[in-house]
Amino acid sequence: MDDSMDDDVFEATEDTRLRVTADHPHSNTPSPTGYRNYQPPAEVLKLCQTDVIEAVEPKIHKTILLGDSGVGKTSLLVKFDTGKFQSGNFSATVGIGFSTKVVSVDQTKVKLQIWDTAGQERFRSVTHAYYRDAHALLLLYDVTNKISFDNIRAWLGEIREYAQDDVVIMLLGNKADCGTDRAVRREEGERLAREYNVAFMETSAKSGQNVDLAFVAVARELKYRQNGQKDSNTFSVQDYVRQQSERSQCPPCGT
Ligand SMILES: Nc1nc2c(ncn2[C@@H]2O[C@H](COP(=O)(O)OP(=O)(O)OP(=O)(O)O)[C@@H](O)[C@H]2O)c(=O)[nH]1
Repeated sequence: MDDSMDDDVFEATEDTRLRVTADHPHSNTPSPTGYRNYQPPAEVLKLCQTDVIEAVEPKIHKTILLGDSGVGKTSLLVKFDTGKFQSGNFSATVGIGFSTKVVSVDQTKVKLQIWDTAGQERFRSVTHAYYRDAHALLLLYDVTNKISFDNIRAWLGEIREYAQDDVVIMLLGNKADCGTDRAVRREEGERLAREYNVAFMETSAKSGQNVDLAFVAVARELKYRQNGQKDSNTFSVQDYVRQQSERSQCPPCGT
């Protein structure tokens, strides 16, 4: 896995400052300074309170990247996280790691905890354990690798077995930049997605095509679900993805 993710993988999930302020908001216990009724200056307290609000408020949405080894899961996440694409030697992910990103959706913050899994078969039993509490799954195949596309049905079978019924699923045909090496047509991806009633788009971690859109669309769907609008007609991730992809493909009218 890419080195740039190492810090995130071992990121502390609990803010110790938060624990201290929440347990003892105005306690009379001696402070480390030795003053019994010590109170931090008002501006410091204010800063801590802002910290508490920000740390508590956004719900964390667990999002997992899945798909065969080499389809570009790590590359997609690194591109989204850092804006960079590292070509060259492919080193397969070992185990699992995560990165946290906050996405703005209509002025609200949606916090995604994005897990990058190892695609290799030998790690499958490890990654299954993570499906259960996932809110969203980004399922990738490689448009230059027909086998990775054929395996999508098996992946969807595993998802049905191990994930929650209402998990948000997005199918991504990655490496869309590889024009001449393409082995899976866009229409095939669209057809499969329609069959399983999941959102679909083609992406490229190399060129950046649709990388932000994939995560933003998932964040949008999760936000609407969190607000209890799941069954209303206000938002459909499939329609949103279709509209946004069409907008990015069409040249401006009249040109
Ligand atoms: N041309 C092109 N190459 C890509 C793209 N995404 C990934 N690659 C390359 O494909 C190879 C595999 O990418 P990874 O991101 O490591 O694949 P992975 O799915 O994380 O693989 P595992 O960790 O084994 O599950 C690397 O050499 C990447 O540089 C893309 O969009 N376009």
